[in-house]
Amino acid sequence: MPSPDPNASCLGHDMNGHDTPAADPAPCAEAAPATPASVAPVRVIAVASGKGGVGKTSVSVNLAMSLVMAGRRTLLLDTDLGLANVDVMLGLSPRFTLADVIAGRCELADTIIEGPGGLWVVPAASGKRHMTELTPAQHVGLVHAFSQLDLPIDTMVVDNAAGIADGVLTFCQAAQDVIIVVCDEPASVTDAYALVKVLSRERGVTRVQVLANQVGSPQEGRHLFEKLERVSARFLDVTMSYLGAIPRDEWLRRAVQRQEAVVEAFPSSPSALAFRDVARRASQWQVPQGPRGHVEFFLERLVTPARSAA
Ligand SMILES: Nc1ncnc2c1ncn2[C@@H]1O[C@H](COP(=O)(O)OP(=O)(O)OP(=O)(O)O)[C@@H](O)[C@H]1O
Repeated sequence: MPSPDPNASCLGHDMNGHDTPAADPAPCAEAAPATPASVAPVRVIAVASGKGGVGKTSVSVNLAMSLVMAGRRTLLLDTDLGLANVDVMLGLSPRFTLADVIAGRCELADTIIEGPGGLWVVPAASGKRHMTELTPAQHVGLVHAFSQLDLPIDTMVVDNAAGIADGVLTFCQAAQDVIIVVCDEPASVTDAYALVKVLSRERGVTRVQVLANQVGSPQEGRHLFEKLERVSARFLDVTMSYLGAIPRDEWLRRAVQRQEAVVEAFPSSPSALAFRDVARRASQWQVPQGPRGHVEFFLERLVTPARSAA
């Protein structure tokens, strides 16, 4: 059973019941002024896992919401084109989805809905089998469609489908950073390794961040990372960094049932604190400086500064 008063930190108390200064809004809203999107490149973070059910969508939703709470103008893109669930997790009712864009029924901009706290969401389509069978060209087309979006965002979080299908690889390749979510199950570690292997060997991805989810202790998270890192260092040309761990948390399950992000519903729960820490670290990653020579989200915005400097 979760301990009582998970919202305490927003109300001036921390998880242990200690008073926190009322004037200090952290950790509910960290101050991080965003730069104008017209000149700043968009940071794109892809979240993937290999194995399904490890908590990828929970991570995407809560990372995106934490970034919004920290002042980032954030778009959450659901690319799980067969079993979408970002909208369900946030209690949203989309009128259009990516399926309508692909079918030519609407523009990409028409699918964008405003979620909690001003988070923008592009929903996918659930239960549409043909959506999982897009051609590689259609995946690349989707990536490029985002370059045309006139939306003042500085960060985009991409929730991927499970597995190592072409779409997952393309969306990860097109992002500047890839977060691999793992949990303490042999199949999760094996499938995460398989995903990193194809990303590295077939798509030229050279670095990934590893986030351990549903851990029983911080040591468990670190241990999981080391397992994955050891075998990757031997066989792959990829730099793996440890992003941290999200504890197994009953409050997160409750938030899922309420169709809310745990960082909003229960901001001082253990998982919410961990998500905000991950978002704080992700905000400090180096901003990409220019195109890297292959398909990527927001290529236009990335090349704009170079053009105007010429
Ligand atoms: N840290 C956590 N603590 C407790 N429960 C969690 C945690 N992370 C995820 N879960 C639970 O695990 C289940 C699966 O999570 P989620 O849907 O985010 O996984 P997924 O990897 O996106 O799954 P899929 O591959 O099916 O899309 C959810 O019911 C969620 O409540």
